[in-house]
Amino acid sequence: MSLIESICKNIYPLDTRFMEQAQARQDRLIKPQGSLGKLEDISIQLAGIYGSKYFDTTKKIVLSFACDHGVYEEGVAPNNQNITLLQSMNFPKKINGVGTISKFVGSDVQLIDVGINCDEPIEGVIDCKIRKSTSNMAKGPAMTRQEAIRAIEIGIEMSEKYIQEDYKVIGIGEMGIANTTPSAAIISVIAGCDPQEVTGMGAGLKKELLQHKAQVIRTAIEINQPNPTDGIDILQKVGGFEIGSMAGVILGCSANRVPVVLDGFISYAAALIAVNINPRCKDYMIASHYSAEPGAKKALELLGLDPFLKMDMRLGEGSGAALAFNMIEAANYVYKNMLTFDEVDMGM
Ligand SMILES: Cc1cc2ncn([C@H]3O[C@H](COP(=O)(O)O)[C@@H](O)[C@H]3O)c2cc1C
Ligand SMILES: O=C(O)c1cccnc1
Repeated sequence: MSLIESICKNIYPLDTRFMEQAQARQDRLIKPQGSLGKLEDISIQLAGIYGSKYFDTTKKIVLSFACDHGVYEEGVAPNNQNITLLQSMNFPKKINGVGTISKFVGSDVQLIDVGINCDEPIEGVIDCKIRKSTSNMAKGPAMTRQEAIRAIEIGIEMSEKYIQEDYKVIGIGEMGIANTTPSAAIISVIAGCDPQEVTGMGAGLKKELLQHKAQVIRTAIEINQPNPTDGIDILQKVGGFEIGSMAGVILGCSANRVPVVLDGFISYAAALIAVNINPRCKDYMIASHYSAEPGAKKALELLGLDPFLKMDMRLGEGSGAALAFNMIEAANYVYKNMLTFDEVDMGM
């Protein structure tokens, strides 16, 4: 049995007994029932994921995956491709967006190279390079099926490595110039909509070039004909290595009953691939923020997720996931420490 198959066999529904217990506790806390809104929902989801009434959410990490994209040569991204490498070197120093937010919230960040255009390993970055850059999806498949499977396996392996190190909450992130293009392609294929509907400016593409970006995605889909019901096929034909690995982390976390926190647009595409492979993993996802990319709406609708932060962020790297760690910890802290009507005489 393959790693993906065996992981999928271990993804079970949430534990409703503990969710009921958490709900009952929430209903006894000294507040009007339901008044803590999504803070309540998160605590109940966590109880179902961990399968216990109380849990610890302090040890957290963002796993980010970096690689380059062959489709860059079509002029779909406004920045130089070597920003993937240069910004990857900044991750271990925690001087970038996800790094500073992680410092603020007290989380770790680990970058994993799954296909950066460079020959030397990068200090502080785990080397799992599949190959330097995907192929240009506008001319043929972005990768082979074997590479797509490997990308997902790397994500599963990384999630399990950090879960063994006792991390209790895992966020996903990425770094890869041009990766909003394969992300939009994946969303378009799964939604069955025209790429135009889900194509945005990414890291600052000029408005005049949006039509071109959508046309490149349209061509890639026409040439490759990805099967909308086969997540691995979609990933292979119009995806990216980092997107596959992020999907792998989602599957790995789900099988190990650990919450996985989504980030922005690219993570939604990864989530759609993961759900396509095993729909049960949706229960283990926590959507952090609502990406400012226009395709975010469609992707979130498909996922049936409603992020609790709306910050107009469109950075990626795992920055929104890191920011949301604070909210998840707050949800847990309040759930655990607030007193109940049995403990305080409120005359009610
Ligand atoms: C300096 C810099 C830092 C970044 N950090 C994340 N991204 C984000 O932008 C890229 C996707 O946008 P597009 O598809 O338009 O290239 C990804 O690397 C994503 O992580 C960055 C982009 C830049 C330029
Ligand atoms: O939503 C995101 O995470 C995003 C959007 C644009 C570019 N990079 C990331």
